Amino acid sequence: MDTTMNSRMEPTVMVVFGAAGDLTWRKLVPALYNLYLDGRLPERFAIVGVARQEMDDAGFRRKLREGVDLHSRRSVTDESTWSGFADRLSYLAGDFTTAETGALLSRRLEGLDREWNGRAVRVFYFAIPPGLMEAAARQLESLGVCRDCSRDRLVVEKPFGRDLASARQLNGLLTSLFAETQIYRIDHYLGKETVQNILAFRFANSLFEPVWNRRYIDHVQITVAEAVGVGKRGGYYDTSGALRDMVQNHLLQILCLIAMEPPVSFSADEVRNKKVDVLRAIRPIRPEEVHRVAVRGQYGRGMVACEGVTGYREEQGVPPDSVTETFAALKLWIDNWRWQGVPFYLRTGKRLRAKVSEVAILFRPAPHQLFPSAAVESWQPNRLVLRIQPEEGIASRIQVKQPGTRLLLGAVDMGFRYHDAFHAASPEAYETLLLDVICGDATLFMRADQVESAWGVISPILDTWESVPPADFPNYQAGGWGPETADLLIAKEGHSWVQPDLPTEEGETEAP
Ligand SMILES: NC(=O)C1=CN([C@@H]2O[C@H](COP(=O)(O)OP(=O)(O)OC[C@H]3O[C@@H](n4cnc5c(N)ncnc54)[C@H](OP(=O)(O)O)[C@@H]3O)[C@@H](O)[C@H]2O)C=CC1
Ligand SMILES: O=C1O[C@H](COP(=O)(O)O)[C@@H](O)[C@H](O)[C@H]1O
Repeated sequence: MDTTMNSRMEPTVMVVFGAAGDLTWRKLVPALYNLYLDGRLPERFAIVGVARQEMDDAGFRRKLREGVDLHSRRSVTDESTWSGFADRLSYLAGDFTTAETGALLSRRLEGLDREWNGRAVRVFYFAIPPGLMEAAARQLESLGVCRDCSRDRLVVEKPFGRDLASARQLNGLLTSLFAETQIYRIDHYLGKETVQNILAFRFANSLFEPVWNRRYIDHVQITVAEAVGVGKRGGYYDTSGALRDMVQNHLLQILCLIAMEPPVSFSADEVRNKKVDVLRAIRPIRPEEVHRVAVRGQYGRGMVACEGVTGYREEQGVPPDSVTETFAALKLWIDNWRWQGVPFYLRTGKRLRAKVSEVAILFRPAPHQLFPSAAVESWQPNRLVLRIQPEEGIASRIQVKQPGTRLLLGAVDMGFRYHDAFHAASPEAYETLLLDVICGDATLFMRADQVESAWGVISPILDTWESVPPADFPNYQAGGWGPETADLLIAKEGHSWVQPDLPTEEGETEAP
């Protein structure tokens, strides 16, 4: 632990709109606390929380301390360290859309500048319900507190719009009020260590890049499975569904990292340009094709981790006849030189067998089979699995000769786990991303055109699903791998899902 604050970093104030909410409590403040423990925050750093709930500074600190105790990867071990952090937290009770709260906030920011003898970097974090983003942006602009393009930033949480039209409208408003370089659209998957490692894996090793194309890769599978249900977020989730909540952002971003061309450098715009190229190359889905390339599901009751759980329609805030999908699987084609003819399968869902996110790259067979057919009875394709969470790591499956006097091939795995290789805990995604905002690095954030292109990919599916309600919901049992139709989707090309290896209690992996 190194709580020496960084004296070379610019003085910074982070204003959190929506500071009494779940995100601030569960993710943002625990992440900032961990940055503090690592000595990664500026020496002069303050957090100003804004929300309508009546609370004083002490109440705000108590609430956030509880959040840190419950959700931080490192707990509070000594009170003086916590106080050193908590002294930087203050609260402003009020509706941020009113002139009164705006004036109080402006005064507080000016006060900090005076105290610190200079204009601080200002980060405005919109941790507010999606419907309030536009009002918050207008208010921020009218206060005139976010006009220095090089020092003032705003962070916009997901969901960024609810379809292409609303995302365009929000982008239009934000870019009319602020410079694009000030806007940080967050997708927390991009802050995950192992998601970032996809780029390191692909572009820092000469071993894999030569085979990373249609000549050697047969197909790609991206799985982001969750064991949890919608919990207390049923009200929000029911207006969203798996396609908007997970595919439009997290899964398509992972796909971009797997499929993008090498950027010239690791600068924000170089990386983002290459990712946008991928989204633009995804073959548009015609409405009449939707049923062939996309599958939806909703969980019914079942067992997860040996416990009985309710179905989606019984969750808090969910209507009993809801037709919102909690599972989505897609088949996408990327129409470019590298990926022509290689299907990309994506699937995500709640209340699946386990929480696990991974990318499986399945390779084509060797061009000439020289072994007798008896030797290759149990042949399996070469594959590479990039495990994002949990037990982050990489495993490749290769064929070897089985020991013995007969020539018989068998598949074995070679791999590494982050934990075994580095013996260090990874930072949470929000730690990485908040530090990047403080430092003004937008590489891991979404640009306007990325967000819109991603909405463009899923729009035909959203439209078709909305116009034709499903007749068979709920169509998968909690605790499985989703509806049978997801297996059929991929079986049409002669493929089957690679079911992730699951950790057992002893830390060994269990066959799926
Ligand atoms: N929670 C999560 O895990 C995740 C959340 N997000 C996104 O983050 C954002 C926030 O989510 P979450 O924290 O869960 O939402 P909550 O509903 O828990 O919190 C919203 C906050 O906004 C405040 N607020 C609402 N209206 C105003 C207003 N006019 N003036 C001042 N404050 C206001 C509320 O406090 P009060 O009523 O006291 O004003 C509350 O503190 C959403 O966009 C969500 O989609 C994204 C990913 C994950
Ligand atoms: O953005 C979201 O992500 C979480 C899953 O994130 P993870 O880091 O736990 O994998 C998901 O539960 C939530 O519905 C969604 O809004």
